[in-house]
Amino acid sequence: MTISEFVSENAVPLTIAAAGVSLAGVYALRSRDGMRSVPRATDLGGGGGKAIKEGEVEGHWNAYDNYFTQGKPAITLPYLTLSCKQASKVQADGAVQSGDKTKAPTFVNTFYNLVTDIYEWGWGQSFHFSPPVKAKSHKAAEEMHEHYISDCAGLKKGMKALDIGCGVGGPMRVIARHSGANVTGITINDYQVQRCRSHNKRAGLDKQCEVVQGNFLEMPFEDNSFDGCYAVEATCHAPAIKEVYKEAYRVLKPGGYFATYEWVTTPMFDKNNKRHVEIIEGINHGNALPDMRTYTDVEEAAKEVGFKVLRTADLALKPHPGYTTHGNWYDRIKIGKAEYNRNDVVVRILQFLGVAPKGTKEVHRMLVDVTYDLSAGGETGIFTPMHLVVCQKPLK
Ligand SMILES: C=C(CC[C@@H](C)[C@H]1CC[C@H]2C3=CC[C@H]4[C@H](C)[C@@H](O)CC[C@]4(C)[C@H]3CC[C@]12C)C(C)C
Ligand SMILES: C[S@@+](CC[C@H](N)C(=O)[O-])C[C@H]1O[C@@H](n2cnc3c(N)ncnc32)[C@H](O)[C@@H]1O
Repeated sequence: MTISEFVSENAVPLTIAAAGVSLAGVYALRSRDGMRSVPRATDLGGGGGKAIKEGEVEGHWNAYDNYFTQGKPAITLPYLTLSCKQASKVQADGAVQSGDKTKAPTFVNTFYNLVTDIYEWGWGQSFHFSPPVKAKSHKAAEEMHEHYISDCAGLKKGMKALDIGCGVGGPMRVIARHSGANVTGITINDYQVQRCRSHNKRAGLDKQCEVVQGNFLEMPFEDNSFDGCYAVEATCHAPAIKEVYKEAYRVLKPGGYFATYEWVTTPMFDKNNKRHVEIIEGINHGNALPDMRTYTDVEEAAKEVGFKVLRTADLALKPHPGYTTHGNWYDRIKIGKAEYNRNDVVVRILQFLGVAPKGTKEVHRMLVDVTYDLSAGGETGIFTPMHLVVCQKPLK
């Protein structure tokens, strides 16, 4: 029998085998830096050991959780006064003043050490919400939302753009392709820098996109060095919004635009309504927010640092000022409930088998729980993750 006869007689099994091999190849695909394109369920918890050493995930989880639960004796790493790099060398023996907002960037950094892989595994490379668009996939609607902020920041080919709180670079890469601008991202989290660089290289965008590890409250950039700045659901982590807006103003060139999607309470929020307060506190706890500000707080802060506020809009509301949206930003997490509960079983089994480090199931449970607070915040109309503020730095 010739090869061609064998192939033609076994076309179906050979095709299945080829598909299996290629799938396995893709699944196992690691780039030269050893990073997977998508974390596997067996990699979850502390960045697969790259962000937090396996034996210390539980200590970091306790320290994070105790930041919010007042009054409990916090048996935690004293890392809130140390950088996370230093903290990985100390044992869990310190006590931490919970709610100490001056330590926010550190506890936020720990939050992302704990959740970044789970976010990528179960959501994708863009760590934000988007308004759904009729007959468009989540990804397509997400990219329209990212294109929109790029256009609000006036980004064009050849410009230098800053992505404030860039995560693993989901928006950065979409905006670089859409605008043609050269994008620099900054994130407090070292593990996200590694993930972002790996994604940029894999996407062939490592010449157009770069990322630095740093604190957006004291950015390592010269005054007047960017043509445009944007922030996608990131400045909400700042203990004081004015501090990060002051930095955005400083590094932006005169005449440049700063556009940001903010997490805020809306005019529907009533601080005397116990249920409203409960929902917002749950959102803060499950998303590492030192506090939740109002939509007027962010607009006033922008003016106070010197920006001219050109326009603001809650993009969760209809009509959307840029394109026709359909449904609500929280539909995706409502539809995902069954999937997240299945994921929770997987994570519990992996932790029971010792494959996922102790503490991973608690982190994942926190994320399952916070979807209820986020959905409630959206359904009651008291919270929006996409309050758009578009500002300009005056020419002088
Ligand atoms: C802007 C912020 C993050 C916004 C969203 C990207 C994330 C908020 C809640 C996250 C998630 C909740 C449930 C998780 C699920 C249990 C798990 O199995 C898979 C990942 C989740 C879907 C996860 C994904 C990201 C969020 C939607 C904040 C932090 C300022
Ligand atoms: C919800 S993620 C959004 C990431 C990205 N904008 C996106 O949409 O995918 C928030 C980001 O803000 C970053 N961040 C939070 N506090 C920070 C700080 N003080 N300095 C720099 N980055 C910070 C986090 O590390 C994270 O990357």
